Amino acid sequence: MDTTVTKLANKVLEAVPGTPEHAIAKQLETGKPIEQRPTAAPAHKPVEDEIMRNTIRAKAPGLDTPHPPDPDAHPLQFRDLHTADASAAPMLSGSTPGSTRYQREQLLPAAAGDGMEMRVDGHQATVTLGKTGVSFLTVTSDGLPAVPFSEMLSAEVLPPIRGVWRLPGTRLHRMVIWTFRRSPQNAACWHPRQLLLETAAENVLQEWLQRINAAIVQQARRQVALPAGLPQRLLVFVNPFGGSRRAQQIWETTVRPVFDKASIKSRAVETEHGGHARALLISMPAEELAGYDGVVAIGGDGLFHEIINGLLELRSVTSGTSLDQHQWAELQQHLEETAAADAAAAAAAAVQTAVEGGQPPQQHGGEQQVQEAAQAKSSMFGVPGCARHSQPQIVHHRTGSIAASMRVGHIPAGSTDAVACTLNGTRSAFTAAMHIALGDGCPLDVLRVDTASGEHAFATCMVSYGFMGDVMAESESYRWLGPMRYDVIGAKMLAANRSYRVRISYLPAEPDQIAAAGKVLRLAVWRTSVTVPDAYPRLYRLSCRRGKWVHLEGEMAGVMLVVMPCRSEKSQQGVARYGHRSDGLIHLVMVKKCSRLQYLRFLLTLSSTGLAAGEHGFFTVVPAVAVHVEPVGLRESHWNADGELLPNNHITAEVHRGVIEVFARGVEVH
Ligand SMILES: Nc1ncnc2c1ncn2[C@@H]1O[C@H](COP(=O)(O)OP(=O)(O)OP(=O)(O)O)[C@@H](O)[C@H]1O
Repeated sequence: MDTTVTKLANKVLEAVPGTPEHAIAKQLETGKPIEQRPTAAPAHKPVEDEIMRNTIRAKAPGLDTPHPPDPDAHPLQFRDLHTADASAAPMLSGSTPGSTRYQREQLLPAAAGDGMEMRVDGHQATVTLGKTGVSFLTVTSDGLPAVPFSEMLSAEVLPPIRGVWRLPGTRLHRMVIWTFRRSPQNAACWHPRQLLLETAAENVLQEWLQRINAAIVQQARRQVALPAGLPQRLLVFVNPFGGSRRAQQIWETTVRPVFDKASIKSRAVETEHGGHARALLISMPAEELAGYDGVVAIGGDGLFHEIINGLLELRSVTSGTSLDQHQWAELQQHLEETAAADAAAAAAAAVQTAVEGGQPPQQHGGEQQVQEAAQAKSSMFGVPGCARHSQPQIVHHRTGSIAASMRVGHIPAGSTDAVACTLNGTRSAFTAAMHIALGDGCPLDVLRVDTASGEHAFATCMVSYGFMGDVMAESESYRWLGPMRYDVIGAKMLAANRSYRVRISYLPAEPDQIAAAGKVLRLAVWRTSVTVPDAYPRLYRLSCRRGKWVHLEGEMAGVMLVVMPCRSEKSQQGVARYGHRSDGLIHLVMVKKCSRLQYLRFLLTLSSTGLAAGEHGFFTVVPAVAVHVEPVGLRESHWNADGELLPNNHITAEVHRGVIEVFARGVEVH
C-alpha cells in the first residue's frame, strides 16, 4: 500500500515543475545533470563595524581581492534552525535512487575509520570527531575547515526531517553546532555560524552530541588562562542611554542568544542613572557577588569604567603598591621644594608690593607662608605618613577576594567603544559576546589616579587634560548630538587654541621594562612585526635615567596619560601605537603650546598612525610608570578619566599592571 502511495505521490511531484522530483525526471529524460538547489541563505550585509578592516587590508595585499559572498555571513544573530523547513535542505547532485551514490547519500556511517558520511551545511562530507574538534574530509566539495572545540558554544539536536526524496520512513537526523566564522576581511571580526550536520544514523548523532558538549567543557578547563573555566553566571549592565541608545536591542537580539547557546545564566540590569552600576556593585552582598563569574557592560567606555571602578573599590587597590617607597619620597621632596620656592617667591612679591605701596613689610610672614605651603604639599602625595596613605582603608576582605576573581566584559554599544575595539579589534557586539561565552581571558592594566583633594579613580583608557579634557567636559552637555558631539566640540576647541601652564613629574619606565613590554607585544597576536627598537627610539632609551623622576614645567596645549592603546574609529592604529593592554606602562603625551595648524597635525597623526614614543617637535611621548601633574597659574582645564570629570586638577597617577582580567584573547589577524 505504502509503495503504491509513494509511487503515486512521486508521479504527481514529477509532474509539478520546480520540485526535485520534476528535476530528476527531466534529468533522466535528457541525461543532463540536475542543478543544485541554492541553499536558503541570508543576504550578505556589509559589516559596518569592522573598524580595523582597512588597516589590516592595507597590510595584507592578498586580502584586497574581493571575497565571494558567504552564505553563512550574518552580522548579528544565529538563525533559528528549529523552524527550518525540511524542503529547504539542499539536493545532492548526481545521485538517483538505486545508485551506489544514492546509497552512500543515505548518510550511513562510513565503513572504515572514525569518519562518518554526513551532510555538512548541505555538502557531502566525511566527518571525523577528533580529540581537538570536528574535522571534515569533504567528498563533494572543498573548503570546509576543521572546527576546534574551543570555538564552539554547544551542540544541539534539532527535530528530524523527512529524508532525501521524501520517501516514507526515511528520517534525516540533524545536529547543529553553534560556532562562528572569521570575516574574510578582518579575522578579528566574527560572524555567527551554525554548522548543520545531517545523518540517518540517530544513535551516532546522539553519541556525538554527548561527546562534543563534554569536550567543549573539558577543553575550557584545560586552558590555564581560564581560572574559573567557562562562565556560567554573569551580571550584565545595560546602559540604555549610551551611544545611539541601542544597548537594550543589542542585549536582546545579539548577546542573549549567544549566552543562551552557551547555557550561561545571566541577570540583566538596565542602569537608571550615571553611577548606578558602580553603586550596585559596591553595595552588593558578598554571597550575591560570589554567585557570578563575571560582570558585563553593554554600553560605552563610561559604563565599563564604572564597573572597573566598582570592582577595584571592593578590592581596595591602593596606590604605591608597585613603586618603591624611596621613589615616592623623592617625588615628595621635590614637591616640597617647589612649594617652598613658590611660597618664597610669593612672599617676596608681597614684600615688593607693600614697599611700592608705601606700607611696612610684615615680619616673618614669608617664612610662615613657606612652611604652610610645604606642609600643604606634604599632605597630598603618596609617601608614608602622608594623608593618602594614612587614610583609613575599608578593606572588604571577603568581597575583595570575590571581586578579584571577577572577569569583566565589554559589549560595545556606546559612542566610542575604545575598550572593545582595543580588546577585540572590532566593534562587533557578536564578537565581544562570543569572547565572553567562550571564556577567553587576558589581563588588563589599570591606572589609579589620586587627586590632591583625596578622591581617586581608576582608568583603563586615557586620562587627559587640556584639549582632550576640555572636549570631554564640554561635550557632555551636547550629548543629544550623539557621537558627533566630539567632532563639533573638537572643532570649537581647536579654534579656541587654549593652553595651560602645568608642572609635570614623571617616573620613566626603565629600559628593561620597555623591553619586557616589547616581548609582550610580540607575544600578542596583533602586529607580530613590531620590535622594541622600532617602538622606542635609541635616543630615548639612552636618556632614560634609571628610577629617577623627571621634572618639567611648561605651557601645554594638552597632556594625556594613555593606558591601553585606545583604538577606535577615530584612531584605528590606537592613540598609543605601540601600547599594549598589559604592558604596565603609561604613555605620557605632552603637547606644548602650539599653533592651531600644529595641533591639527597632532590630531591627524593621532587618528592616522597613532603616537609613537619619542620627541616629535612640539609634542613628546614618554613611556612612564607614574606621573604627577599640577596646574600652575590661574587658568585651569579639566582632568578627565575615561570620560569622567575629576574633581581636582592636582593628580598623581600610577599604573597597576594586569590588575583586571577581561574576557578577551587579543586581536586576531589572518
Ligand atoms: N540610565 C542612565 N541615564 C543616564 N546616564 C547613564 C545611565 N546609565 C549609565 N549612564 C552614564 O552614561 C555615561 C555614558 O555612558 P556610556 O559610556 O555607556 O556611553 P557613551 O558615553 O555614549 O559611550 P563612550 O563612553 O564609548 O563614548 C556613563 O558615564 C554612565 O555612567
